Amino acid sequence: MTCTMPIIITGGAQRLGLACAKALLADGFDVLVTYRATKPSLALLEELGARCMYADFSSFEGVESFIRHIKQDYSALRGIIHNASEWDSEAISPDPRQLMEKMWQVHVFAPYRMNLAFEALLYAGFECLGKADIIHMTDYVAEKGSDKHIAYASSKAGLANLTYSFAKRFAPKVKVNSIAPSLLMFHPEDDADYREKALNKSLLHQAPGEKEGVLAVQYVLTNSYMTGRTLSLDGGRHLV
Ligand SMILES: NC(=O)C1=CN([C@@H]2O[C@H](COP(=O)(O)OP(=O)(O)OC[C@H]3O[C@@H](n4cnc5c(N)ncnc54)[C@H](OP(=O)(O)O)[C@@H]3O)[C@@H](O)[C@H]2O)C=CC1
Ligand SMILES: Nc1nc2c(c(=O)[nH]1)N=C([C@H](O)[C@@H](O)CO)CN2
Repeated sequence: MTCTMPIIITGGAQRLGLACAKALLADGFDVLVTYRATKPSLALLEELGARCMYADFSSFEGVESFIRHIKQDYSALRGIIHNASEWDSEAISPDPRQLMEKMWQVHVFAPYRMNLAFEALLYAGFECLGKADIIHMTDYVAEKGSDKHIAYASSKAGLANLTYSFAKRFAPKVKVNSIAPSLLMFHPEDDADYREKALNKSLLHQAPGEKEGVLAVQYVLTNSYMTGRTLSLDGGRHLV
C-alpha cells in the first residue's frame, strides 16, 4: 500500500488525457494514468513522476481488474477523470448491438462501476486533502445528439446523467462534474473540407487544442462550489 493519493486519468497516454496528466503533474498532483496501447508518451509520463497502469475497460473483467489493482495499492484518491473514450460511428461499425454495447461499456458502465467502487477511497482523499473530484469528459452532442455518432452520443448522455446522481450521492465530500467539449482538435487524417465544415459549426470557428480542455479540468479541480454541473467548451456551437 502506497501513501500517495493520486488523481486517476483514464486513457491518459494521448491527446487530451496526456495534456491533462502533464499539466496536473506540473501543478503538483500525484497522477495515475491508465493506458491500453503502449505508447512512447508513457516513458515521458513516468519520467515526470506519473504512474502508468494498464487498464482495458472494454470488458466487465477489465474494469474489475483495474479496481482490484487500485484498491490493493491505494487507501485514498484525490479524484478520477473519466476521459477514456472511443468515437465510433455507425458508418464504421455495422453491427448495432456491438457498437451500442461498446459505447455504453466504456462511457457509462466503466465510470459507473469505478465511481461506486472508489467511494471510500475518494472520501478518504477528502478527509486528508479537503478535496475530492470526479470529472466526466462528455461531449456537446450529449445534449444535441449526432446523426453520424448515434450510439456514441447516447452513451455520452448516459455519462452526463451519472454526474447528477453521483453529485447527490457523494455530496458534500466529492464534487462530481462534467466537461462537455465540442471540437477540440482534429485528427491528422481529417481533410480540408471536413476541417472547414467542423470549424463552421461553432461561433468561434476554432479547434483550440488540448489546452482549453486542460484549463477546464484545472478550473473544476480548483473550484470549491461547483458540483453536479457541466462546463461547456464548445465555442458557442449551441447558438449557430
Ligand atoms: N478531441 C475532441 O475534439 C473531443 C473530445 N471529447 C472527449 O474528450 C475526451 C478526450 O478526447 P481525445 O483526447 O480526443 O480522446 P482520444 O480518442 O484521442 O483518446 C481516448 C483514450 O481513451 C483510451 N481508451 C479508449 N477506449 C478504451 C477502453 N475500452 N479501455 C481503456 N482505455 C480506452 C484510448 O486508449 P487506446 O488508444 O490505448 O485505446 C485513448 O488513450 C474523450 O472523452 C472525448 O470523447 C469530446 C468532444 C470533442
Ligand atoms: N474519444 C474521442 N471522442 C471524440 C473525438 C475523438 O477524437 N476521440 N473527436 C471528436 C471530434 O473532435 C468532434 O467533436 C469534431 O469533429 C468528438 N469526440
